[in-house]
Amino acid sequence: MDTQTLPVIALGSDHAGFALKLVIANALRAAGHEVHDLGPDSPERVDYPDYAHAVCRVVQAGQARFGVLICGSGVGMSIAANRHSGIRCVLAAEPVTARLSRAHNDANVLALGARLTGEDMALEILRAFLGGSYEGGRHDQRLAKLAPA
Ligand SMILES: O=C(CO)[C@H](O)[C@H](O)[C@H](O)COP(=O)(O)O
Repeated sequence: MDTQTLPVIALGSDHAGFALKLVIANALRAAGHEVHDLGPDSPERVDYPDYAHAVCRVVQAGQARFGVLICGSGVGMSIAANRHSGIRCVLAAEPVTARLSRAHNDANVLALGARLTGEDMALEILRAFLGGSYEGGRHDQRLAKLAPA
C-alpha cells in the first residue's frame, strides 16, 4: 500500500494503557502511519477523560482520521469518547467487533482495555479496525439517528 494514503492516527491512554499505547504507536509508525501521541508521556496516574477528550477533539477537527484510546478496561475511554458529537467509539476485545464497527457503524475511535487484552490481540484488533471499511447503504439512516439526544 502507498504509505502516503495511510490514515493519520491520534493516540491517548491513561496510566493503565500507557505501555500498550507505546506498543501501538511503534507498530503504527512502523507500518507508515503518521501518529499523534497526545499522551500521557509517563506511566504516572492520570484521569482517562482528559486524554479521551484530547484525542476526540483532534478527530473531530479532522487532524486525524482515527483515534485509539487505551485504559485498563477500555470502558472509561469509550464512555468519554462517545460523549463527543461525531465520534463513534467502539470498545473491542476481539477483531470481529472492530471490523464490524467500521463496516456497520463507521466507527472512528477504537478503545482497548490494556488490563484485559494482550499486546498481540490488541494489534490484531487494531489491524481489523483499520482494515475495515464502512458499507453505507442501510446503515446510513441508522447513523443519522445517532445524533446526541
Ligand atoms: O476507566 C476505566 C475503567 O472503566 C479504566 O480501566 C481505568 O484505567 C481504570 O479505572 C484506572 O484504575 P486505577 O485503579 O486508577 O488504576
